[in-house]
Amino acid sequence: MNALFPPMSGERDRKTVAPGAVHVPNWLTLEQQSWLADRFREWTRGPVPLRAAKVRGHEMSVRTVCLGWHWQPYKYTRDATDVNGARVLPFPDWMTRLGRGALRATGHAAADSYVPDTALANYYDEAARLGMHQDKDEISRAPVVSLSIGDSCTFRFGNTENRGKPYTDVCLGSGDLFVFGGPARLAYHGVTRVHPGTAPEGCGVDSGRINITMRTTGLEG
Ligand SMILES: O=C(O)CCC(=O)C(=O)O
Ligand SMILES: [Fe+2]
Repeated sequence: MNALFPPMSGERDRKTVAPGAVHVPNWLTLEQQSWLADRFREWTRGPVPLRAAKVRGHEMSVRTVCLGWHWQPYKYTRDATDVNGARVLPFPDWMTRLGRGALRATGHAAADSYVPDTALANYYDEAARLGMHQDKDEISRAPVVSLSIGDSCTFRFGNTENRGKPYTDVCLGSGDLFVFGGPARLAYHGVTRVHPGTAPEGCGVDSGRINITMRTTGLEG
């Protein structure tokens, strides 16, 4: 790339990992990252605390706090009935705007009519992993928008058939955007490892990794 003509904002190197799945490195500025990290810490103060969801009796190593709708394995509820029964915080308007911007940046259609209504905010310490899974507890098949802050990780993005190959390993760094929709919406994906000590100065996270995914549940009420 010619150093005189770096990419202008909005056209930074974006990479299509699979049809419908796009990675945009450094989409968020450091200031935006640290602001989001502050919001994340606010959300963890309640009314529903950060918790490790239990899947078939086993606690996940990733800990999650939700907005809009509370995700528990296989369903969404308004109240965190598997934690303390409290209603989750509302889904903020600024996050809808952020989600629409993310769809525009990744060339997804109908960005301006995107209406995400839940966000899962995950925290990974250096030992946390997330097994290969599909995001399919939503009725809607609108795209999933994912934002990462803090330590980088190896994100494995696979196929829609099974947990195995073919898949692509992507390094998701602080500030990166990843969107999957359309033919990639039900692709299996997971986090195989977090890379300690890689969070950039000023991102608002000293150690570990925050990941925020927004989705449209398709639920009413
Ligand atoms: O942490 C990530 O990058 C992915 C999170 C994820 O797949 C999920 O929350 O369903
Ligand atoms: Fe997921």
